[in-house]
Amino acid sequence: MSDPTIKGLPPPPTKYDGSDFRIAIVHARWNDSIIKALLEGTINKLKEQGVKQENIVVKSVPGSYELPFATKQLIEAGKIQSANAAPSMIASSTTNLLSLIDNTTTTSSQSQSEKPATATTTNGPSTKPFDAIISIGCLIKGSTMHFEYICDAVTHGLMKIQLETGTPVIFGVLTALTDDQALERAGIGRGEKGKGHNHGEDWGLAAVELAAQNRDWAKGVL
Ligand SMILES: Nc1c(NC[C@H](O)[C@H](O)[C@H](O)CO)[nH]c(=O)[nH]c1=O
Ligand SMILES: CC(=O)[C@@H](O)COP(=O)(O)O
Repeated sequence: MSDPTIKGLPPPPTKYDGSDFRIAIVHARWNDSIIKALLEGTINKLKEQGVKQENIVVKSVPGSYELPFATKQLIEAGKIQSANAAPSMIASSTTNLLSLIDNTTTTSSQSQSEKPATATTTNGPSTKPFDAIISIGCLIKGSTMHFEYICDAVTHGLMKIQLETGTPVIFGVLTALTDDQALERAGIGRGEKGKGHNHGEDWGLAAVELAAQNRDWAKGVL
C-alpha cells in the first residue's frame, strides 16, 4: 500500500470562490451505494466552496458507458439554454435603443417579459453554460474483459469531450478491481484499511478550480 504521506491531493494553492459557477454532475447508477456516497462527497465539497445548490444540476444514466454521451449532451444543453435566455436580453436592449429614437416607447411601457433577462437571475438558477461537468461512475472488475473495455472507452471519451468543447470535465469514475477498493474510495470502507477517503471531495475541488482557471484562460488572462 502506498505511503499516505506521499499519495493524494494537497489543498488547492488558491481558495476559489464557487458562488458564480454553474456545475453539472452526471452520474451512473450502477453500484448505487458507492455512487450515493461519491455524489454526497462531491456536492458537499462544491457547496463548501460557495457553489449554490440551485446552480448544481444533477442527472443520472444507467452505467458508466453512458457517461461520455450524457456529458457531451449536457454541455451542449447548457449552451442552448444560455442562448435561449439571450434573445430576450437582445430584444429588450433593442427595445431600449429604439426608445431612444422613437419617443413614443418608454421603458415603463415595457412588459415584465421585455425586461432584460439576465443569464443569472437574482433569485433563481443560472442559465449560463456550465462552468464544469463532473462525470461520476463506479466500475468494478467482474470475470470478463467487459471492465477493461468500458474503462478505456469512458476514460478516452471524457477526455476527448473536454478537449473538444473547452468545458472542464472532471473524471469521477472509480475503476476498482474489488468491491473493497471502491468502498474505500467512496469513504465507506469496511475492512482493516478503515473507511478510506471519499474521492468525490477531490472532484468537487477540481471542478471549482478548473472552472475558475478556465474562466481566466478563456479571457486570455494568465
Ligand atoms: N459493470 C458495470 C457497468 N456496466 C454497464 C455499462 O456501463 C452500460 O450501462 C451497459 O453496458 C449498457 O450500455 N457500468 C458501471 O457503471 N459499472 C459497472 O461495474
Ligand atoms: C465493469 C463490468 O462491466 C463488470 O462488472 C461486468 O462483470 P462481468 O465481467 O463478470 O460480466
